[in-house]
Amino acid sequence: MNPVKTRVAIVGSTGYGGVELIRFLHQHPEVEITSVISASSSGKPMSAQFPHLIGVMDMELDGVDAAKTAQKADIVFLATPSGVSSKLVPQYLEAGLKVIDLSGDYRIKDSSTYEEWYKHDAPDAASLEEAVYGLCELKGNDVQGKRLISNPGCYPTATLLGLLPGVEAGWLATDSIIIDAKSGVSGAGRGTSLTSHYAEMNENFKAYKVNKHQHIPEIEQVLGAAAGKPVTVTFTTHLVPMTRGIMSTMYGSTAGNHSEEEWIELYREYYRDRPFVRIRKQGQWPSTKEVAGSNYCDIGFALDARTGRITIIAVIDNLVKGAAGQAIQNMNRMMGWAEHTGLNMLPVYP
Ligand SMILES: NC(=O)C1=CN([C@@H]2O[C@H](COP(=O)(O)OP(=O)(O)OC[C@H]3O[C@@H](n4cnc5c(N)ncnc54)[C@H](OP(=O)(O)O)[C@@H]3O)[C@@H](O)[C@H]2O)C=CC1
Ligand SMILES: CC(=O)N[C@@H](CCC(=O)OP(=O)(O)O)C(=O)O
Repeated sequence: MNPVKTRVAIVGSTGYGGVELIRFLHQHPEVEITSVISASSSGKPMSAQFPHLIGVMDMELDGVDAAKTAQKADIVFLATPSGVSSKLVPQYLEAGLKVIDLSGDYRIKDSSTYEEWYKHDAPDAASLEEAVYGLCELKGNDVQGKRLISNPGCYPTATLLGLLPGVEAGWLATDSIIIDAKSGVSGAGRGTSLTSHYAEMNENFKAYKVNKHQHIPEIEQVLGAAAGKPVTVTFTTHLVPMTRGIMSTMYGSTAGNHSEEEWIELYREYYRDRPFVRIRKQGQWPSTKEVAGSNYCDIGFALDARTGRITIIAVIDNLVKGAAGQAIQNMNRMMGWAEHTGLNMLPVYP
């Protein structure tokens, strides 16, 4: 272990992504949290808003000031909304910090596509070009030594981990992929809205942003690069009355005549030596509780010989592998530390 710890700061530490970063970074052997930052509550102790942190994280919230943060920290995580991150990133880079951004701002490489789906201005061209898309298990993804990492979206993480090996191998036809994705309510953040209102959400199950979700271009961008040609997908998101978890159920026509055992072997090989992707045995499909609180993505399969289609089911915890956990995995890889450092938390079960 490094006797001198790397200093980290978190902007948006009062949100769900930020407070999940604190849960993991607090026990990470290589780092020390030196600043928790809030635009709306600076000067107040962190534990005033989060009683579960009393005695653990009583430090006062700092304001948003890149020059001051640079005196206290080496790396800054931005757990801020899209549109906010793109304003902050250039300031933190300019101040000399390494930046890991959890928002969608730097994921889409084409600015006009970003503006079409996110409905606000794209980030400045220089930082957009510098940003590396941090889906950790993507082949050839090298973030070591980089200054700016764009952490993937929660739905794209589960979906891409479920589709990439099949698409890259050419075993999955890319013209008819359907993704049916479900998320727990923490995916919408800590802010209150009618959508997350208890009476609207409890004992309810609803689709939203059908064909309009901002994660569609992110998924298509990565799949298109893997396939070597443009890929379009049908993507439907649903809100489930649970706190954490994403299940992405994907359907595609198969190309070639591979058995279910061969599909499982293809995925095992693709993710060999990757600590956080677990491929289920034949006939075993993962559930969200089996990864809750952990950085795992679990994937199961069902091949239907009758229809020639495969069903691929991937689950993650949206706040961990879908946000804070993957951001820390990216920090580990950026810094040249073992990628599982500080992330060996078991799922919370039951
Ligand atoms: N929740 C999830 O499962 C996932 C979230 N993400 C992304 O991570 C980011 C954070 O999400 P999440 O934690 O859920 O959202 P929350 O709404 O829970 O938190 C967002 C935080 O951003 C801070 N913030 C808002 N405006 C500003 C501003 N102008 N300057 C500085 N800080 C600001 C707020 O803190 P304060 O008012 O104290 O400054 C707030 O605590 C988002 O971009 C989201 O899309 C990505 C993957 C999964
Ligand atoms: C349940 C829920 O509302 N989820 C959010 C996920 C948002 C998110 O994580 O946003 P980015 O990944 O784009 O930053 C949504 O569907 O918009």
